[in-house]
Amino acid sequence: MGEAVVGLIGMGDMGKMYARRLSEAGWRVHACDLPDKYDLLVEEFKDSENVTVFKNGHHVSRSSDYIIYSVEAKNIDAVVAAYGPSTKMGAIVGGQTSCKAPEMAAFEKHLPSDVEIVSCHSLHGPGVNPKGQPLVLIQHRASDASYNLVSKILSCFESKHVKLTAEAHDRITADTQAVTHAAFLSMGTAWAANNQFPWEMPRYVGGIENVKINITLRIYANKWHVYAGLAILNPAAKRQIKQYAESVTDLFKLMLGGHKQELRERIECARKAVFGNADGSKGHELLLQDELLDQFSLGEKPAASERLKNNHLSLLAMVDCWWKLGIVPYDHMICSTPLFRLWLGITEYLFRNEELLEEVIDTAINDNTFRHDDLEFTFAARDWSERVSFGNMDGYRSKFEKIQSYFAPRFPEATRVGNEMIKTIEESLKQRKGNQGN
Ligand SMILES: NC(=O)C1=CN([C@@H]2O[C@H](COP(=O)(O)OP(=O)(O)OC[C@H]3O[C@@H](n4cnc5c(N)ncnc54)[C@H](OP(=O)(O)O)[C@@H]3O)[C@@H](O)[C@H]2O)C=CC1
Ligand SMILES: O=C(O)C(=O)Cc1ccc(O)cc1
Repeated sequence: MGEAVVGLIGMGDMGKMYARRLSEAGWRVHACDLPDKYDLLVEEFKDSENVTVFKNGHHVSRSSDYIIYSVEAKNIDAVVAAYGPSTKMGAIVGGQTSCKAPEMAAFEKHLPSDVEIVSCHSLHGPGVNPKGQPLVLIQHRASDASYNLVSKILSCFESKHVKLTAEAHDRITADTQAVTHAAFLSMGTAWAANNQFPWEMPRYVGGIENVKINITLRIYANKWHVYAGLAILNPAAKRQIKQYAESVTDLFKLMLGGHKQELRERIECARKAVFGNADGSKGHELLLQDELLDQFSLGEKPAASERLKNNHLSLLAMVDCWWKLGIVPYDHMICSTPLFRLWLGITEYLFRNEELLEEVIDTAINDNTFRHDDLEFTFAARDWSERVSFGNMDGYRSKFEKIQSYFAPRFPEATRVGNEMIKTIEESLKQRKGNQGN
C-alpha cells in the first residue's frame, strides 16, 4: 500500500491535529465530521491540498486504507455501527479514544471480518507537540505488515511508540489519567464551592500551587466528554477513583481528630511504598525543581514570610491511594501524559523534602484556617467518585460544565501560562534524561 490513504472520522481537536500533521508529512487524508460541519471543514482545510473533506463516514470508510475514529468515547459504538460496515475490503481500522474496551467491543461487533484492527492513543492533548510524547499502538487483530504500516504512517509525529494490548492500556491509563483528573477536578470543585480564584490568595501562589492551579484550569478548559469517557467507560478506573476519595476522607478525619502520630505513620508507610526507603529517593533525581515551578504563576508570588502553609491533602491522598492499590507510578512513565508527569513531579517534590513534609503534618494538625477548603475538597472527591461509580454521564457533565463556567473567564490566560509551563518543564525533563545518558 505505497499510496495508503488515511481516513479520519471525527474532526474535533484531535482529528484536526492528526489531519494537519499527516497531510504535512505527505499522506493523503480523507476526513469527515458530522454532515452539518462539512462546509466549515471544507473552508478550514481549503489550503491543505492533501486533505479531502467528505460529507460523512461512509465516504471516508470506503475510500481509505487506514481509518481512525476520532470521536467521543461515549459515541464510539454508534459511530462504528454506522460506518464500520462501509469499510473498504482489507483496510485497517483504529480509534483514538482514550479508553479501549468500548472501542474494541465496537470494532469486533460492527467491522467486517476481513478488516484488520490497529488502534492508537496519543498520550497528550491537541495543543502539545507530539514529538517525544508516548503514542500507544495496539495490534488487536492485524498482521505484522499492517501493524508496521500504521507505525510508519504515524511515525511523522515523532512520538515514542509504545505497543500494548487494549487491556494493559486501560489498566495503565486508569492509574495515570483517570485518578489524576479526579484529584484536579476535586480541587476546582472545592475552589468554586468556596467562591475562590486561588491565584488571588497568597496561600495559593508559588511552586506546587502553580502546578495545581494551572492544571486544574487546563482540565476545566477542555471538553467534559474526554474526562467522563476515560473515567466512566474504563473498566479499571472506578476502583482507583474510589480509593482516592477514601484516602482523602481517611486522612481528613485523622487531621480533624488531631491524630498526629497516626497521620505521620500512615504518611510514612505510603512514602516508603511509593518513593522507597530512608531518604525516599529510589535512586533518581527529583523530576521537578522549585525554581522551575515558580516561573509559572497567574498571580504575584508572595514573600516567603507571607506564604501561608498548606497541608496538601490532595497530594498526601494521592500517595496513600497509590500505596493502598500497590501502584508504583514510576512504572508507568513510558506510558504517561504531561499532566501525570507534573502531578507525580509535585507529589515527589513534597514527599522527598523532609522539612516540607514535616511542615505539612504540622499544618494538618495545628492550623485550622483552611479546614473549610479541605472539607469542600473531601466532599468533592467523594462526589466525583460516586458519579463515576454510578456511570452517570449526565451527572458528570452537569457538574463539570457548572464549574467550567465559573473558571471560564480565566481560561485564555491560564491556557497560555499552562502551555508555557508544560513546554518548559518537558524540555527540562528531556534535557536531564539526555544528561543521564538514557
Ligand atoms: N482532547 C484530548 O486531550 C484528547 C482526546 N482523546 C480522545 O480522542 C477522541 C476525540 O477527542 P477530541 O478531538 O478532543 O474531541 P472533540 O469533541 O473535539 O471531537 C470529536 C468530534 O467527533 C465528531 N463526531 C461525533 N459523531 C460523529 C459522527 N457520527 N461522524 C463524524 N464525526 C462525529 C464530534 O462532533 P460533535 O461535537 O458535533 O459531536 C466532534 O467534532 C475522544 O475519544 C478523546 O477521548 C485522545 C487524546 C487526547
Ligand atoms: O494529559 C492529560 O491527562 C490530559 O488531560 C490530556 C489528555 C486527555 C485525554 C487523553 O486521552 C490524553 C491526554
